[in-house]
Amino acid sequence: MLSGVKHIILVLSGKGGVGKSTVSVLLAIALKECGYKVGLLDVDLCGPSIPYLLNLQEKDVHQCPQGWVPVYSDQDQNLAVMSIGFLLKSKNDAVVWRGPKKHAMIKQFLTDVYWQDIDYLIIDTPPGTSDEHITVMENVRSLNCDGAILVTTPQAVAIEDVRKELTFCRKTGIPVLGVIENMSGFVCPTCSECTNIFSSGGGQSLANIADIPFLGCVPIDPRVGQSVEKEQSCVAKIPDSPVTAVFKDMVKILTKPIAGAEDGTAET
Ligand SMILES: Nc1ncnc2c1ncn2[C@@H]1O[C@H](COP(=O)(O)OP(=O)(O)OP(=O)(O)O)[C@@H](O)[C@H]1O
Ligand code: SF4
Repeated sequence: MLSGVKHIILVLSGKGGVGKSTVSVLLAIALKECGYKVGLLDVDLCGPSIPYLLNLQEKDVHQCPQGWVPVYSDQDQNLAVMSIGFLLKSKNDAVVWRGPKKHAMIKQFLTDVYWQDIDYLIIDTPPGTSDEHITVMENVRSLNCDGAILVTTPQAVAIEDVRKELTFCRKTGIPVLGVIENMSGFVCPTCSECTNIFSSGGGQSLANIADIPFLGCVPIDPRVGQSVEKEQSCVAKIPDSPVTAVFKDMVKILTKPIAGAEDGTAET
C-alpha cells in the first residue's frame, strides 16, 4: 500500500505535549498548499489527536476492495488522514492495549490503508521511543522514508529528551531531517514583541552539537491552536504570523533532494 507513497517523514518528540501533532498537521497542510498530495498517519494509538486538530472527529473510515479508505480533510482530496480515532465507537473510548496488539494495529495502518499516489506521508508518532516507534521504523526503513523530524520545546528537559530520540534514530538507521523548536517565545498580538517564556536557542544549539539541520523556531501563537481546531491552515489564514514563514521555509528545506540519499550516506 505504501508503494505509491513517494516520501515518508516521521515526526518524533522525546516529551509529550511539545506540539508534535500540531507540527505534523501544520507541515501536512503547508505541503498540501505547496501543491503536494499528502497523507497524515496518526500512530499515537493511546492519544490520537489528529482527528481533533483537523476537526474530523465525526468522520468514519470505510472499506474498499483495496483496503481502508482514509478520511479526506478537503474537497479536492489532497490531504488524506488515518487515525485510530476514526475506528473507535466513541471519541471518549480509551485504547488499553499491550504491545503485540499495538504492533498489529500499526502494521495494519501501514499495509491496509489505500493512500493511492501521494507525494508525502507524514507519520505522527507517540512521544518517546516505545514499541510503536520500533514497529514504524522496522516497516518504513526499507521504503521511501526520507527520515525523521524531531520536535522539542526550548526547555532543557525537552532538549535532553530529544537527544534520546536522536540516539534512537541513529540506532535504528533512520536519517534525521532536522530539529524544530516549538513554543519558542510568545509573540504579543498587540505589539509583536517576542517574549521567550521558556528560554530560547536550545533547539539550535542541539542541532549544532549533533550536526543536524535546524528547521526553525515556531513561536507560541494562540491562533495556531484556534486555526488547526477549525481545520484552517495558519499558512493561509494568518499570513502575518511568524509561524507561516517557518512552515513555508520548512517545506522548502524538506522538499529539496537529500544530499547522499541515493548512495545511502544521507546525514543521520
Ligand atoms: N506554536 C504553538 N502555538 C500555540 N499553541 C500551540 C503551539 N504548538 C502547540 N500548541 C498547542 O499545544 C497543545 C499541545 O499540542 P500537541 O497536541 O500538538 O502536542 P503533542 O506533542 O502532539 O502532544 P502528545 O504528546 O500528547 O501527543 C495543543 O493544544 C496545541 O494547540
Ligand atoms: S508585549 Fe507589549 S503590548 Fe504586548 S502585552 Fe506586553 S507590554 Fe503589552
